[in-house]
Amino acid sequence: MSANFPATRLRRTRSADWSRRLHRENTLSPADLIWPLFVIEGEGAEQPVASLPGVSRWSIDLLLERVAEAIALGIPAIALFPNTPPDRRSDEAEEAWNPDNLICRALRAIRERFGDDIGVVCDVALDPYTSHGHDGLLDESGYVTNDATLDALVKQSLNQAAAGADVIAPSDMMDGRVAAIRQALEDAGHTNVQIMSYAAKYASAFYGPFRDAVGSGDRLRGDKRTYQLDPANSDEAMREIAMDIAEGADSVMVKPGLAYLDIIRMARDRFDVPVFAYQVSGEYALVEAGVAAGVGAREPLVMEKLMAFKRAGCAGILTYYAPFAARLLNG
Ligand SMILES: NCc1[nH]cc(CCC(=O)O)c1CC(=O)O
Ligand SMILES: [Mg+2]
Repeated sequence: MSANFPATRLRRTRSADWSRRLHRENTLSPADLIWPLFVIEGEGAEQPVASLPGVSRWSIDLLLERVAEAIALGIPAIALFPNTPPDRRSDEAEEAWNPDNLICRALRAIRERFGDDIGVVCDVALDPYTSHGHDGLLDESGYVTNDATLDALVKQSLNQAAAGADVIAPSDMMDGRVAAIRQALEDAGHTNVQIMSYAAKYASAFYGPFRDAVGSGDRLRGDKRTYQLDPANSDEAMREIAMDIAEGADSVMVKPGLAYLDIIRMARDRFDVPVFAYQVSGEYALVEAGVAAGVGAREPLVMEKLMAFKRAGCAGILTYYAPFAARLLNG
């Protein structure tokens, strides 16, 4: 028995709801959430993603309704991902810098209707545009080349910034891309376009449903282990984050989320930079599978996980549960 007992009873402050609220160390609000949304060609089109129950791809006109919903719920930002038509995918990913690609048209439509009432985060990586499903360009041996890919990522970033992206989010894990993109944005006068770097992005088994959603899964040759982090490593993740901060990242991301809470906490303890987590598609799908299997109710399962990200030190969370959670938080 502790020498302080019974003077110290930790259950005392837990004994009533008012007191639990008063002593709560972390809070969750709609302003902590970023909602990832998938865009498709067409009009009036909603395509459910089979491996992500409850998540759909939307044509731009219906995407605008989701954006209106996000604004009404107090969600500050969305993240856009395209499902590029197959005939627009190529080995060199040229569609990524086409000023009329799906993402650019979506950006202009959002800007036109909503001004800056919402932040738009745009992923930078080539996988929605390559015929081979990799985030970068391949050399003759099939290796994802770093430096040639940087040029492509810069073109993609400038294209999105010109169409109205607020935040460029490089998710490709090439070395040196934050510096290259920052320099190009400055040179082009996009001084207030932020970079949210997927700094610690792991070669994870939890991305499967996302690859279905953007249509890169069936195309993917091999895996992404020559550029994404080894799940066994944490010191290396700190080097990645330090490098991206030095190169000009405004904020950094850890991805996936729940299995990497230690990485979030390490990053918060070491660096004075906003850290975001991506609760990825596989994490979402596993909760849905659990709910369907009777493991528990969706609401407490989801809210406990989201709070865990705040407790670990996150400034915010990218999650497919953003509208669900915001609705609950708004009461
Ligand atoms: N660069 C692509 C990208 N951007 C976000 C995700 C995953 C998001 C999710 O699983 O929800 C991926 C997948 C990948 O790297 O293969
Ligand atoms: Mg890096």
